[in-house]
Amino acid sequence: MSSSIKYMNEGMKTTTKKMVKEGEIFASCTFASLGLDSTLCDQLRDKMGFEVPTLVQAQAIPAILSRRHVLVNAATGTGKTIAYLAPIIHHLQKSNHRIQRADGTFALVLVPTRELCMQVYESLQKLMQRYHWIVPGYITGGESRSKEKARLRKGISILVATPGRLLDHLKNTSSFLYSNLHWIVFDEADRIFELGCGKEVEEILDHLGSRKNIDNATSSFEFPQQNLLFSATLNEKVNRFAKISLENPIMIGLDGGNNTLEFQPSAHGCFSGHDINDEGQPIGKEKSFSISDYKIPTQLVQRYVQAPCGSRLAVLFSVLKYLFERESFEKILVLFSTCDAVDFHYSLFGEFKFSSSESESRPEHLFLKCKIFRLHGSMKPEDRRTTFQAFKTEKLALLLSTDIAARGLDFPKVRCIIQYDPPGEAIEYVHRVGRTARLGERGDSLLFLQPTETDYLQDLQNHGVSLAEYPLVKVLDSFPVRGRKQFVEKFVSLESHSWIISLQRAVESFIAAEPRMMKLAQKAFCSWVRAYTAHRGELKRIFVVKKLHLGHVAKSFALKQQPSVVGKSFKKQVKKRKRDSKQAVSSSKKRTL
Ligand SMILES: Nc1ncnc2c1ncn2[C@@H]1O[C@H](COP(=O)(O)OP(=O)(O)OP(=O)(O)O)[C@@H](O)[C@H]1O
Repeated sequence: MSSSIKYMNEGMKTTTKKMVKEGEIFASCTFASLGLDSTLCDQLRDKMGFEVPTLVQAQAIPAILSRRHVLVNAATGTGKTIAYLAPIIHHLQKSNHRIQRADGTFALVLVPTRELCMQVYESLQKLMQRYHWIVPGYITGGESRSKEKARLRKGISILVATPGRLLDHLKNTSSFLYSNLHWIVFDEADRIFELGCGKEVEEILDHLGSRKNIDNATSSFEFPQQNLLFSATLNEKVNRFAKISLENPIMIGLDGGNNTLEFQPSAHGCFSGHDINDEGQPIGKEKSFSISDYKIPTQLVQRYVQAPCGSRLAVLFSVLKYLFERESFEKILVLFSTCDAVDFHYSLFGEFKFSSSESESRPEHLFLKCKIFRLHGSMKPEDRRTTFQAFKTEKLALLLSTDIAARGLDFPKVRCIIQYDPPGEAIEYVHRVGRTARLGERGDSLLFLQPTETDYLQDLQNHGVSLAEYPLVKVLDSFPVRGRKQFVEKFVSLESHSWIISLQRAVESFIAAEPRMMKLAQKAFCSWVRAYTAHRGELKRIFVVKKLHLGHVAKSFALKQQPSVVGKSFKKQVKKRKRDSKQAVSSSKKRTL
């Protein structure tokens, strides 16, 4: 590693909770030494509390200031947002012709979710307080179109947007002026290029005319438009986009398979990155960049727990109680595969009372005593916004969420991420666990797997990610059970552990006595089974629908019996799958004959 990046070890604000060597996160240079305007540096220090740049900022800021296309691949929570916002603001504030609202939009930041949109917008607001003539704005689809139209008509200099609503305005809002557009940032680039978003992005780019070789002659700036791609994970779609849309780009954090960056000195002394040629290949380096190894914060403690389907719920309950009460974790995020599962667990955790002690025949206290929040895509935008803000500021809280919270969101002090349902794609694992252990802080992650799903660990291992087993028995043994002496039980199996049995019985009785809860549980059960059948590609081999025992799945929603309606639709799906795979085999045989 070159000496151009020296690691920060003094004069920097540290907390005792920082778990990494400081040099792994912060660079030794200052924001000013990267070439940023001094007022902007003051804002970074005074409004955001940032004394020195992170490593990725020290690499990306000069690269963006140098007016080249840039692709950045850096671990979650390393400060990528400021890495692109700061140089854009720098350019805009020092433009010869002082920009005005009537000039329309100069920079566009595309993000995959509303929450991330608001988060980036908030950072922008803080950074731009001293530049009143540069106007930040957002469009996310959470508000009425007419309000968004009005804001666009007045002019937004830096616009943060989700792809769907942006496309809508590009098609339908004639007053939206973007002929001066100079920067397009793709935050969480791989997510943006996926599935539906990918199609929308293509259309957006067609509207903006931003592909390579498009003439930028009308722009107020004398240098060509810059495309900036950022993510903690990359995929083939980003690779392809990079090839067609990034001219002579600088790539940061792409290292051909091992996770060591090569640093190259620059005029500012803190710059590094690989140049790549038109085929998307690093010049003089590896033939193509590797997207196989995941970048995970080094201080993150990653573990898995093996829980049989029928005991999953009791295990989750127990682990949460243990982490909050015995380990004094302050904030925990639990991720589920469906909105219905979030709703069910939210109601259950918020209402379930239980006591295992002899003295309390009728439990008076909630089993989980922390504040509980939920977040998913079927909630009203207003409720999503309130939850997002509330969980940010709360000290002791549990957030139950779908993958909507998995990408980009920066909740301070989240100590543990529990993936109760494994992620759809292994790549999403990286983003999910990345909601903790941010910027060098401590963090734990716990992945729930059923005994039939443990091949998933190998899948992660193939990307350089290893998980240790969570000491579950120790946790379970720490709870008192009526008629059992503490700590003396000989462990046979999880299902026959007396604490699990008594807790499971209590939850099942609670659900059976509450028709409203029963409905939620049944709904959640149905959605969960549907989501399980929807695993794609390689994951179908690991999450095998046929291996599911529906009676045990029902128990995981505290249902004593499996809802019959699902049985039918589920069986239909299994039959259809069998039919489809038979057809696929016979047609492939035909082709080879
Ligand atoms: N130079 C800095 N000094 C101190 N804190 C910083 C600095 N830069 C960013 N941060 C803080 O670090 C946290 C993580 O930043 P950010 O959300 O930009 O990370 P990220 O790399 O985009 O993460 P993800 O990949 O999850 O989206 C935020 O709370 C941000 O305010």
